Amino acid sequence: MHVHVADHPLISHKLTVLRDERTDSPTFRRLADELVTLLAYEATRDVRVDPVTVQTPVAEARGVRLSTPQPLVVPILRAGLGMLEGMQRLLPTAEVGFLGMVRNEETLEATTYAERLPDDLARRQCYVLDPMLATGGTLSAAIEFLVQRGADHITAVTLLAAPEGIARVEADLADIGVPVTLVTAGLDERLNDKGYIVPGLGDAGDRLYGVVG
Ligand SMILES: O=P(O)(O)OC[C@H]1O[C@H](OP(=O)(O)OP(=O)(O)O)[C@H](O)[C@@H]1O
Ligand SMILES: O=c1cc[nH]c(=O)[nH]1
Ligand SMILES: [Mg+2]
Repeated sequence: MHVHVADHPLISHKLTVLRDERTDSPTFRRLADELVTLLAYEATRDVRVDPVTVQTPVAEARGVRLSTPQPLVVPILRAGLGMLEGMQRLLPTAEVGFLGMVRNEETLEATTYAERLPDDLARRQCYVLDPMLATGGTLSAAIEFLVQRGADHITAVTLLAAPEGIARVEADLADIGVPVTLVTAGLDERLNDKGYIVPGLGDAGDRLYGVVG
């Protein structure tokens, strides 16, 4: 997996405010949205385009346009939903599919509780959105699912990642056979004994949408 850690003072600034436990939910949602738009610029560096020619008022100009089929953006519910609008701002014509996944906080195993994706993802570039890559169980399972459906190019966009999670995804996907890139705003130190990213930002879903039982 190719890992790109964003290195930009605006991203670092916004990430620092996001981490702060005093940051309230509306501000957290706005910052997550802004961060994703900044990350989307890097994440779409490999987006597929076709050559086209347009007529300007002066002459013909050669350019490009997004290839068909359009990329598929896949937010992983719940927390990934907080990244969707930020991504759509740069990729407004992308289709959107949904994966609902939750991590058991005792076993740290991820399960899928909802799926709304095209049946056939052949030749599709997929952008997976999830703010947190912790143990990596969720992201691994999501990518395996998309590749089984035919996706041939995967970019995961996260706000934070832990080294243990990156290592797990790399091991799980060693034979996946499609290019996988991770673009993240921050690479943190480690996981704690509850599987939370340290220093992290806490529970991203709860900070975006509130605590559910
Ligand atoms: O790398 P992992 O160890 O699998 O953990 C990361 C996952 O945990 C969080 O989701 P959570 O299960 O809390 O669901 P939520 O988005 O509904 O809050 C987060 O948004 C990731 O999906
Ligand atoms: O630190 C973490 C780990 C998993 N999920 C979160 O929301 N935060
Ligand atoms: Mg959560």
